[in-house]
Amino acid sequence: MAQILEANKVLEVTNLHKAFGGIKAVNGVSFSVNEGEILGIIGPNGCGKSTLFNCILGQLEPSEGSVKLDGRDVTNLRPSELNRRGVSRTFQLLQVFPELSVRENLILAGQEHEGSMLSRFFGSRDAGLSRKADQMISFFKLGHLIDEKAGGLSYGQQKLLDAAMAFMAGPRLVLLDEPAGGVNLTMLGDLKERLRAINAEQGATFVVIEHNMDFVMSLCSRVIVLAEGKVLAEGTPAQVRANPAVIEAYLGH
Ligand SMILES: Nc1ncnc2c1ncn2[C@@H]1O[C@H](COP(=O)(O)OP(=O)(O)OP(=O)(O)O)[C@@H](O)[C@H]1O
Repeated sequence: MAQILEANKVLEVTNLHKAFGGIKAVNGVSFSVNEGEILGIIGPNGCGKSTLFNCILGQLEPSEGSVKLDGRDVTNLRPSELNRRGVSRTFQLLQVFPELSVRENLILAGQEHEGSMLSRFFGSRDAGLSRKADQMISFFKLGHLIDEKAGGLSYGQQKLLDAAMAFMAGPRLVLLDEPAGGVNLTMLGDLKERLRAINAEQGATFVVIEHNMDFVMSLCSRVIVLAEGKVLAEGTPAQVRANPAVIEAYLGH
């Protein structure tokens, strides 16, 4: 008899709420993300995407609801603690240090992920971070830029570096906040291809907030649409594109 195995849920968000005064930025959002999945979260400006991310990542305290990682409650854990449990993120605004080289940025990101205050005060003992940085440089095809200062790179190259930095700790779950924002078409192709490859090769699970519809629809296997703090629709990119409520609330604009 065929057995139906339930997919392993890496992230489970249940009935999450967050209000700012009278504004219900996130208003009862529930969803889960399966291991190895690339989930997209889209929605019009102000629909609550960033607030949702920040509640999941311990940067904001939800007023109600829970967040589970691998079945364990992690609601309100600090970002550094989530980091230690294999959760990584990128930000809408670049987090690279312009005066440091590509390699130094990656090593520093590795130290941050390890939460090593000692390494900040006394310098890195390395702990394999150089080797890991070189692997990331090779994987993200940044070899020709290894010693360049990050501030001298094109915006798209800095976005690639930013993404590479999020993978320094070999995370289990990565939340990507508008990875395609401001990136030109050629670099977009590179970024998408690298994200797909790292998902396939390392089995990392992704949640992606993105405004670029083509990017999100071609990268993600499943998409959630938020509107006014609530889940309006959920499905494959094709299902979401064809959903009249989505067209009305978002795509039709
Ligand atoms: N710190 C805050 N204080 C007050 N209101 C806030 C705060 N952060 C967000 N909001 C409000 O909450 C709602 C959701 O904002 P949020 O930034 O989460 O939306 P978003 O979908 O990420 O928007 P965008 O696509 O423009 O980045 C908006 O009405 C916003 O003005």
